[in-house]
Amino acid sequence: MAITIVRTVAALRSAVAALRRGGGTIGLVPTMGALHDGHIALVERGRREADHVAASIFVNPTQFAVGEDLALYPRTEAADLARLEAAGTALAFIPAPEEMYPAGFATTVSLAGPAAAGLEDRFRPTHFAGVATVVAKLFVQSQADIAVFGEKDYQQLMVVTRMARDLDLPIRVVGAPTVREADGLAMSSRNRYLAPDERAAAPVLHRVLAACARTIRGGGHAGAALAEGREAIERAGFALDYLEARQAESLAPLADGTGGPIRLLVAARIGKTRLIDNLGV
Ligand SMILES: Nc1ncnc2c1ncn2[C@@H]1O[C@H](COP(=O)(O)OP(=O)(O)OP(=O)(O)O)[C@@H](O)[C@H]1O
Ligand SMILES: CC(C)(CO)[C@@H](O)C(=O)[O-]
Ligand code: BAL
Repeated sequence: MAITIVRTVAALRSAVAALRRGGGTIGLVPTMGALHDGHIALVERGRREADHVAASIFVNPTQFAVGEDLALYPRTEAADLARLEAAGTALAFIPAPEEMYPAGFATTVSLAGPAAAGLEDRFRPTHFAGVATVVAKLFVQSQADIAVFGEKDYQQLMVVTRMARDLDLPIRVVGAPTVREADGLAMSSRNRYLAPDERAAAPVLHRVLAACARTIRGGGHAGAALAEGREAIERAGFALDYLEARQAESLAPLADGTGGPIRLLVAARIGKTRLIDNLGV
């Protein structure tokens, strides 16, 4: 079926109501566009979890700090719509910034807890308030039953899950596994910024995560594995923001916790590009 494109909250609401009249549940896939196979995997997951999928494309200005890549962020609407339609997306919501943030807009949703875990928030201190605010709006606007987010942005997934629970939003947040290139690099819209030599260096992030996970799983010393991993990432030409092992659900440092599953998280910069990745142990 042809995809329906809506650009206002009112049009989104009536399109969702029409889908519901036909019966069935709605799955939301929030994106910033420049879609790749990782996003399409979220749509496919949404189709398995709900009867209809609505995807949003919105490069949300409030989650970018001054000096970040808001203006540069790739915008590829026609290609995105073709991919969404081919994947069976029922509805694309593509609001203008003024639709999401009309004059006088004054409310922010911000979190303590995972948002204050000392990972992304340390390097992008205003980022998660922008994400939580826009995602809360998208949840309320779409009235979806479920929403699918990628594990690639693992701290974001934890923040959004917490936010929905804390605000009693009637939506189930689903996390989907990271889709990777053949050499292990996590797919990301920002990979297109990489120069050829940077692209060749980039799989080191996943290689290091996998090596650290193997060591920790085998009972080896996490601190030593991470120290070695940090050196390997820097030797490959990256400036490291962090490589950390955290408790998978709370994102608390391991020393403060009671054990349980571990998640390894990394963020590093090469040239003009900042990449993030993570892996469960
Ligand atoms: N490789 C991937 N595998 C699975 N999900 C992904 C992947 N990349 C992004 N996503 C998910 O897609 C959703 C939209 O993300 P976004 O549009 O920011 O894409 P992105 O490629 O991560 O872009 P960016 O480079 O800005 O991080 C998020 O839930 C994100 O976690
Ligand atoms: C969830 C999101 C669409 C909110 O703007 C964004 O942070 C993203 O693309 O991951
Ligand atoms: N994928 C998270 C969106 C951002 O980096 O702003």
